[in-house]
Amino acid sequence: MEYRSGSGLETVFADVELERAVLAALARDEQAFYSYAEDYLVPEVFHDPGNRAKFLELVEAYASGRPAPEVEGEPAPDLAAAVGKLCDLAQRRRVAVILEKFWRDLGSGKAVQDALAELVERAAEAQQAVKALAPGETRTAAELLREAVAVLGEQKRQKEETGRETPHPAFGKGLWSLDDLLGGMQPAVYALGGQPGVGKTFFSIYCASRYLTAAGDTGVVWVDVHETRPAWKLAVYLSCSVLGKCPQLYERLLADPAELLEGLRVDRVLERFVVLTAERNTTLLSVRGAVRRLMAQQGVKRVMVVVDYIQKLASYTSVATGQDMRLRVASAVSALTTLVGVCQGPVWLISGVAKDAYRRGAKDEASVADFKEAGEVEYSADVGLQLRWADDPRNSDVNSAVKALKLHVVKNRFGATGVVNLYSLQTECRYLQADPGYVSRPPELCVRGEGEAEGDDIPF
Ligand SMILES: Nc1ncnc2c1ncn2[C@@H]1O[C@H](COP(=O)(O)OP(=O)(O)OP(=O)(O)O)[C@@H](O)[C@H]1O
Repeated sequence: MEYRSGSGLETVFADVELERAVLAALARDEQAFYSYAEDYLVPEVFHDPGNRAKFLELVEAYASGRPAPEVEGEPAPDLAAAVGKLCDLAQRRRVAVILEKFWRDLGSGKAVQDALAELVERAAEAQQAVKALAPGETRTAAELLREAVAVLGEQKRQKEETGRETPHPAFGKGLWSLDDLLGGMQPAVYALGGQPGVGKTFFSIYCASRYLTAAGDTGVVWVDVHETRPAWKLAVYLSCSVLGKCPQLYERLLADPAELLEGLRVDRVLERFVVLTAERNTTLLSVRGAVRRLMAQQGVKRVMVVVDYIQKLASYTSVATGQDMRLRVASAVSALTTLVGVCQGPVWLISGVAKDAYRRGAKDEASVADFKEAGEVEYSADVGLQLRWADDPRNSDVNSAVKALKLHVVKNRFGATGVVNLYSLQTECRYLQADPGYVSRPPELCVRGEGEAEGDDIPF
């Protein structure tokens, strides 16, 4: 992105003479040109337009085998140091321009939150740009190994300090096999598929509530694409999941909704969960912006992004990908994949499955190929999960609060695949791996048998 500056603050961070001296050195020594220009000198490093044009002339001349153009002046005696200094100045200019814009936004009366959110967004872009301007962007395996040891050492320290089995927020004691198989909810792309009504949304809400309660530095951005469900229902489900209450009691007006406010007192959990209601013009940038705002406003360090659900979001995406749904899903998934680096947490994509997958019935194996329109889901996801109904009499019992499911881990870049038994306990809005036995729905929600209903005619 090109930034324009009003006051010229960025010119403080320029050294036109040094630029000239570097150009003079490059014009006299073709070898030096290839050592520096090819790897890390980009036109942006030269602030002066004349110098920038001269640099481009040099590039063209050397590329076409013509003699280098004349550059007047003394060549820089220590070319490596001079190139390093120019790269450093270019980085400073980039940052100065962003701060200048922030100043102007504050002065022009723009809302502080908006100005701050934009600053955070631009600063992150600048971080990328600054990296690209850094000399020596390629890194050796030795450097990478040192980085790996530092990152893993920090994770080990966290693990020992918290006494937990994984440095990432865990699915928890009730879902221990998922932690064993997946190593907690790590920064990665997860795809969760299943037939309509099997509980994809509720299971995701439960995992999001685990993510929020497992650590204090976590947040959730829920990208909601449901056109009929009001966003506040998600807050009801989340609150019920945190408190272990039955959401249907509140939805059916059979319990006092004010009780749900108790959820607000649980460690600010509900403050760290934001809902982005997707509209036709919602793009990846909107999602990224929501992640960065949540990080800036609530001071959270890692964010789980949930997309409910990917095929619908893809149907909203730009017409540039045409009408082909597979292409749209592919482009939405690959864009969302890049979010992992920004949110430092799981990107959790709820996905429909091909009809054939659930026509096959409970006893059949689930497969990674079951995701609907899913070439890209299959390849891009680090973890593929399929939620299927189990063969259990409680599933057809309308008064049972327990539904038996099987969660098939059909793809796993972090370890083995397998099947985990899962019991949805609707009285507590929770999911468990251990069978809770028979639990009846609350009496107010039970479906009455024939003859039990009284007073069919309601007098008005
Ligand atoms: N753990 C739970 N606690 C309470 N209710 C639950 C739970 N799991 C499922 N339900 C109930 O089952 C219904 C279907 O679940 P959910 O909406 O999560 O399914 P889904 O797979 O996301 O469906 P769709 O694909 O149609 O969106 C919910 O409306 C809710 O009433």
